[in-house]
Amino acid sequence: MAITRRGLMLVLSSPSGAGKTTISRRLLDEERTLFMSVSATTRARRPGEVDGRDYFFVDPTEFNLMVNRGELLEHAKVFGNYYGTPRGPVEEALAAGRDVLFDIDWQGTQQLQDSAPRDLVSVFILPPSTRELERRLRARAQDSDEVVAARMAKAADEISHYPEYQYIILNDDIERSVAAVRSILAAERLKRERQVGLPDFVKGLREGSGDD
Ligand SMILES: Nc1nc2c(ncn2[C@@H]2O[C@H](COP(=O)(O)OP(=O)(O)O)[C@@H](O)[C@H]2O)c(=O)[nH]1
Ligand SMILES: Nc1ncnc2c1ncn2[C@@H]1O[C@H](COP(=O)(O)OP(=O)(O)O)[C@@H](O)[C@H]1O
Repeated sequence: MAITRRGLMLVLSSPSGAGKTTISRRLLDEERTLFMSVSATTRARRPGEVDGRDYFFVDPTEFNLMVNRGELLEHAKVFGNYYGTPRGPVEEALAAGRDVLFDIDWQGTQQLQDSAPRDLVSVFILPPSTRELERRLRARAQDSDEVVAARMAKAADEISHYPEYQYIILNDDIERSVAAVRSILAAERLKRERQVGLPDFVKGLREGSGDD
C-alpha cells in the first residue's frame, strides 16, 4: 500500500505592494506541483489582463448565481468589487495531490480557515516599512497618485489582520522571502495528516509485508 499526499492550500495575503505577486510568480516557476487558483471577479478587466488567466471576469448577476449555486469556496467584497474562488478546480487539485496557491484577502482566508482548516497554510507578507511600501507601489508605475494614496490608506487595515495567519514573512529581500515560502511548503507537505494511506502502510511495515 503506497502513501500518497493530499494537496494543500497555500494562501499569500499582504497589503497591496508588499510583494505577493512577485513571490507567487517565482514559486509558480519553480514548483512543479503548485497551481494558481484563478478567482472570479466583478471588477473591470485592466489592460493586459486575460480572462481565464488573471481572473474570470463576470458581471454581478453571474457572480450572484455562482454564490447561490454554491460554486465558490469563499467570496468577499474588496475595494467595492466582488471576488470569489471557484470550488471545482481547487477540490480536484487537492484530491490529486497538487498544491494550490491563492492570492486572496483576509476575509477569504478566514472563510477557508473555517471550512478547510486542515488543508490551509496561510502566510502574511509584511513590507519592511511604510516608506518602502509606498516606494514599491510607485515603482510598479501601474497606478495613479490617487490609487496609490487609496492603497496606502487601506494598508494599515490589511496589516491589522496579520494575527489570523500561521506564518509571517517580512519581505525585505526577495530571494530570502521566496526561500522562506519554499521552506514552509517543504515542511507542510510532510505533515502526517496530509499523508493518505499511512496507517495501512505502517500496518504493513509492522507485519513485515512492506516490501510488495
Ligand atoms: N476573498 C478574496 N479576495 C480576493 C480574491 N481574488 C483577489 N482577491 C483580493 O482582492 C484584492 C484586490 O485584487 P486586485 O483587484 O487584483 O488588485 P491588486 O491585487 O491590488 O492589484 C487583493 O487583496 C486580492 O488578494 C478572491 O477570490 N477572494
Ligand atoms: N523584496 C523586494 N524588494 C524590492 N522590491 C520588491 C520586493 N518585492 C517586490 N518588490 C517590488 O514591489 C512592487 C510591488 O510588488 P507586487 O509583487 O506587485 O506586490 P503585491 O502583489 O503585493 O501588490 C513591484 O514593483 C515589485 O517588483
